[in-house]
Amino acid sequence: MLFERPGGGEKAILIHLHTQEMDEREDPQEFQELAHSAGAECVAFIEISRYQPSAKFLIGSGKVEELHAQVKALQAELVIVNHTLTPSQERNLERALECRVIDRTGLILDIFAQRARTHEGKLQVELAQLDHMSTRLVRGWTHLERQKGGIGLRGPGETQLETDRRLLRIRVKQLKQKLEKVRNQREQARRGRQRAEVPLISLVGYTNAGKSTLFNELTHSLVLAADQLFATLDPTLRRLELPDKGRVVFADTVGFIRHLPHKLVEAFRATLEESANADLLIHVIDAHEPERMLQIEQVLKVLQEIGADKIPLLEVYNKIDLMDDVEPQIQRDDNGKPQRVWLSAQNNQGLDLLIKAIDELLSDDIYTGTLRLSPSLSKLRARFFETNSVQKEQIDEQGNSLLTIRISQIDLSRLLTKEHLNKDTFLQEYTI
Ligand SMILES: Nc1nc2c(ncn2[C@@H]2O[C@H](COP(=O)(O)OP(=O)(O)OP(=O)(O)O)[C@@H](O)[C@H]2O)c(=O)[nH]1
Repeated sequence: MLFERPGGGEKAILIHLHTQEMDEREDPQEFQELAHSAGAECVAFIEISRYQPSAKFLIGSGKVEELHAQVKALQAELVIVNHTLTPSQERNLERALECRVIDRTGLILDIFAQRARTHEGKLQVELAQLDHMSTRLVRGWTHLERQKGGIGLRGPGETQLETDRRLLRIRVKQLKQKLEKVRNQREQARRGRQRAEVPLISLVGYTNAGKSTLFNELTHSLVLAADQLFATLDPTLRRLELPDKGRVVFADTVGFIRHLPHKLVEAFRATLEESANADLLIHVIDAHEPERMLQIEQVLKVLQEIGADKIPLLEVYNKIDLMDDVEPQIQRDDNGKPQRVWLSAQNNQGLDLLIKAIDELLSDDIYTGTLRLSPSLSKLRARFFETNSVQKEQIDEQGNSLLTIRISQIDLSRLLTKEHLNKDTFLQEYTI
């Protein structure tokens, strides 16, 4: 889909540095895609090799002079550096090059600012932008350029308050309060969903794997699916009826990316926490991508960090239309459980198989049984009632509650802590 370039395509020179010291963390190819995604018109891509980064400019002063000449010759408005710059490196470069300079964090924040769709996402981005800006306030260009807008200057943070640290602190406080409120509302909505026993299925995956495309196809919703990184920043929820399981909620989440600047991990985390509450994760993988193993690893690492690694997971190998001799199919594990579905979201091939696999996994996942809870476990008893999973209750002569429950395995494991399981005198389990 053609996407209107924000900012009218500022002329940008991209700098990627190779050094002996820094490991080759950032990928030059991905960097160009990110810059393109932000709306930059790349007039030069320069790779510089250096033994170690310079404290003053990151790159050597000789290179800075060459770069200055190029900025003039190409009439570049912006230089984007594919690394994290200290505030003083950024300032020194701006003075020497006589144009704006932003680093990788600034670039990614700009993309986030353009893509945030929900209220919460916008608040998160603004907070991260203000944080990034707070160390970079003393700048000649700030005031003037901000009125024009441009990469690194857009988004909710572009009011006049950047010149005043005191106002900045007040704004940060306000934003944190607003975020808290929005999070509470979301938490309530989540509880409501749990009470109504609607399973949540969360699509996760590396950026550009095709989550939004799959989400659109699955839900016929109008979620943006564009050939750009981060087409989604906020989890977006849609309802869908599955043939067997009935009503479920699908969540599309933000794409993961390698080496996300540290400051942004927090902003990301909140949007991803939704995934930690899912009953099933669909891990969308670009089957045609040579680096897919690295991408899978990265996604699994993030899932572990947000405590979502125990949730049942179904892999979707997407984009099989780009591969030879691969047919839509379900791959199963030794127990016959669906493990991986090969499909093409774009060509709508194999979606029926995915729906079948989801249906199977969700239906398989129900625990039915009777638990005996001693009176000291009244809190746990109340939680079962809250989640609407109690089918019958009897009280025995000792005052224990005999609860017949029907609940998903994942919710059951969430409710039962290690302590409950260890004290088997408090809890006995009878399978019906
Ligand atoms: N050939 C092919 N392209 C696909 C398929 N599914 C998605 N794409 C393309 O892949 C690109 C990325 O798709 P998105 O759905 O935006 O990916 P995403 O995972 O949501 O991306 P982020 O929002 O960055 O996380 C788009 O250009 C899609 O058209 C597919 O099955 N086959």
